[in-house]
Amino acid sequence: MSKKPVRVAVTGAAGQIGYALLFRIASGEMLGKDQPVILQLLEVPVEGPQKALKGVMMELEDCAFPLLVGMEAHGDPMTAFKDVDYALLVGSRPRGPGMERAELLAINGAIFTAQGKALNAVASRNVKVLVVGNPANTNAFIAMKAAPDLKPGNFTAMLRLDHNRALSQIAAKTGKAVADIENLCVWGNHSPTMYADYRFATIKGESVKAMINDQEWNANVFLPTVGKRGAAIIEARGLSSAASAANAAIDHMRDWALGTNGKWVTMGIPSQGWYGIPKDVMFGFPVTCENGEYKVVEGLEIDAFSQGCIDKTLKELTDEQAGVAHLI
Ligand SMILES: NC(=O)C1=CN([C@@H]2O[C@H](COP(=O)(O)OP(=O)(O)OC[C@H]3O[C@@H](n4cnc5c(N)ncnc54)[C@H](O)[C@@H]3O)[C@@H](O)[C@H]2O)C=CC1
Ligand SMILES: O=C([O-])CC(=O)C(=O)O
Repeated sequence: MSKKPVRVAVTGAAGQIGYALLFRIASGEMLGKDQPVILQLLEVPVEGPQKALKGVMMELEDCAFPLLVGMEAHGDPMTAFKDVDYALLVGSRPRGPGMERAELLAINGAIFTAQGKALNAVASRNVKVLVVGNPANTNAFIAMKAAPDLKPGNFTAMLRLDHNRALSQIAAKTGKAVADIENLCVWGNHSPTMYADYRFATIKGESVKAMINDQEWNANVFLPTVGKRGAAIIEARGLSSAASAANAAIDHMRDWALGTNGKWVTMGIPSQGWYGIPKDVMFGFPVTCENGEYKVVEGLEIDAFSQGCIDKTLKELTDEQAGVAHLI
């Protein structure tokens, strides 16, 4: 018997990430090749973006995806989020050359108050929310706080792009396959302060740290490369990363919904005090997923270098949080 369709909201659906994301959701790459989906697409209620959204929907139609059993265009989150099981909050301004992500807070923060309230009012009580729009952690924090009737743990921020970037850098450094790298994680904020941590990583059972054995490379090459990759892409493309961001969103939601088989991934989630991170701070942690739930990998040793990195990214996040206190 075929599965009951699930409702998936995507905001910013006519934007560049939206264009790289929707076709993959509709083809079953996010929720499985046996899971029918209804897309509930939100764009600003302005003629240009709404017209562009119609064009994207025409293309989705033209793909004749068997799993795409419904599709709606919206200009209001109160209708877009009605009964949704999954919400991918992408819609917001991207940064341009020379901007820091934190500069987006003033522009984008308010979007997430309104969308958190709408999710609170009309979404499924089990909705799984992924915030992609930057600054993703703090926007997810704002949305979570605006939705007091939903479980805080169902609001997440995207750190998966940083995680995937770190995997590729390690594969290149060691000359090994991405697929063989286990137990990597990224702590903290989706920003240059994030701390990609390969101390526990293994490749076919061998320690990656021992294989690389180069703390100078870790501190001065690896971490800045991963942390500043977004800016490097903006510099090269003139536009912020889109296909890789959409790919990371698919990975994040797929793993949350369908499980990781014990494999570690990184998710930005509201802390429950793990590793000394204050409650509710939306922080990147190593997790495994099973039965639609994530579970933090606990008990990892934090050495002095790692603690310094974690403290720095935490400080940035608590400063950002303080900066949006008026929106909470
Ligand atoms: N967390 C992450 O790893 C990453 C996050 N991003 C962020 O994702 C966001 C979107 O990036 P792009 O798709 O490249 O931008 P874009 O400008 O191409 O598209 C954004 C779309 O969102 C729409 N939008 C704006 N406000 C909205 C609202 N209140 N409701 C619904 N739609 C709204 C715009 O009309 C536009 O069509 C940016 O904030 C960007 O910085 C980008 C890459 C990675
Ligand atoms: O850097 C940006 O503004 C876009 C982004 O979040 C990324 O590529 O990591």
